[in-house]
Amino acid sequence: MAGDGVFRIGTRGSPLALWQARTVRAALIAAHGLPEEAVEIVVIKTSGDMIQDRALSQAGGKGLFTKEIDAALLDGGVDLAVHSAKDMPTLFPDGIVIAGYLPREDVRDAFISTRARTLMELPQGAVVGSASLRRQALIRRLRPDIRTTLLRGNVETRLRKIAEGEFDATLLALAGLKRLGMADRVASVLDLDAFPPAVGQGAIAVTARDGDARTRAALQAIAHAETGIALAAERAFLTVLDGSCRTPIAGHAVVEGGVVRFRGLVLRADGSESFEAAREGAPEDAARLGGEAGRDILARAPSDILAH
Ligand SMILES: NCc1[nH]cc(CCC(=O)O)c1CC(=O)O
Repeated sequence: MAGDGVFRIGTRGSPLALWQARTVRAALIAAHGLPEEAVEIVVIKTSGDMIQDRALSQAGGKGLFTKEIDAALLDGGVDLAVHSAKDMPTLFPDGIVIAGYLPREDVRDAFISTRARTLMELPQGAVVGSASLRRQALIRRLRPDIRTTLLRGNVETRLRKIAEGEFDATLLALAGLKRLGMADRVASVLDLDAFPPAVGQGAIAVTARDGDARTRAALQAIAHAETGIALAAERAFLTVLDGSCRTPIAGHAVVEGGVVRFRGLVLRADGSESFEAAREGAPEDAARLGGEAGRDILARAPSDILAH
C-alpha cells in the first residue's frame, strides 16, 4: 500500500511486542539490504491491552489482541503486523494471511518463585498466580493442593508481584523472559511432557494483506519453514477444539528429520482429567495431523469439558 516503498509494521506496544516487531524489522532490513528508514514500526493499542482485571477468556478471547491491528492492515495504515502466535485467534478476517513465522524460541514454561526452586517443592497449599487456564489445570494435575488465582499484566508486572510476595509463584513462557533479557529470574524450567505448552508458544507470526504481493514476497525471505509446519499442526488442532476458549488446551509440534510429530492435550479445569492425542507424519500433512488429533480427543472427552 505504501507507495513510498516503506514497509510499515503494526504491533502492540508492550515491551515484548516491541521486541518482536524490532526483530522482524531487523530481519527484513538484513534480508533485503534495506536502508533503516525503509521499515517503520507503528504501535497500535488493542482492546486486549485495556483489560487487566479479568481473564481474557472471560472478556471475549483472543481476537482482542488482533482486532485493531487487523483493521490497520486492511485499511493500509500498516503493511504487515507482528504477533505472538500464542495470542492469535484461529481465524483472521478475510483479506489477512499469516505470511510467515520467525524461528521459534524455547517453547517451555518457566517456574518463578521466591519460595521454592520447582513447582513440586512448593509448600502445601501454596498460591500460584496465572491467568492461563492451561497452566492452572496442568499445575493442579501435578499438585492438587495448590491454589491458583488470577495474575495478569505484562511480564514485568507479574515478576514484580512475585517479588512483593503477593503470590508464592507464577509460570511464564521462557521465550518471553529470554527475549526481555530476564531469564535470570527463572527458578527452573518445566518439563515438556508434564507441562506441554500452549499452541504457538514461543513463535512469532507475521501477517499481511492477502493481495499484497510486494510485502508477502519480502516476508518470504525471512520466514522459517519448520516453524510454519509445526504451527500448521498446532493451529489445526486448536481450530477443531476451539468450541470454547475456556477449555484448558495444550499442543506442541516439532519437525525433526523430515517428520512432524504432534502432541495435544485437553484438560478439565481442575486438572482431575486429561485427554491426549499424538500423531506423526509428513510435514506437508501437518495441518491434517493436528486436526485428526483434535477430532480424536473430541470423540473421547466428555462433552462438558469442551462445552461453551
Ligand atoms: N499471553 C501473553 C504472552 N504471549 C506470548 C508470551 C510469551 C512469549 C511467547 O510465547 O512467544 C506471553 C507471556 C507468557 O505467557 O509468559
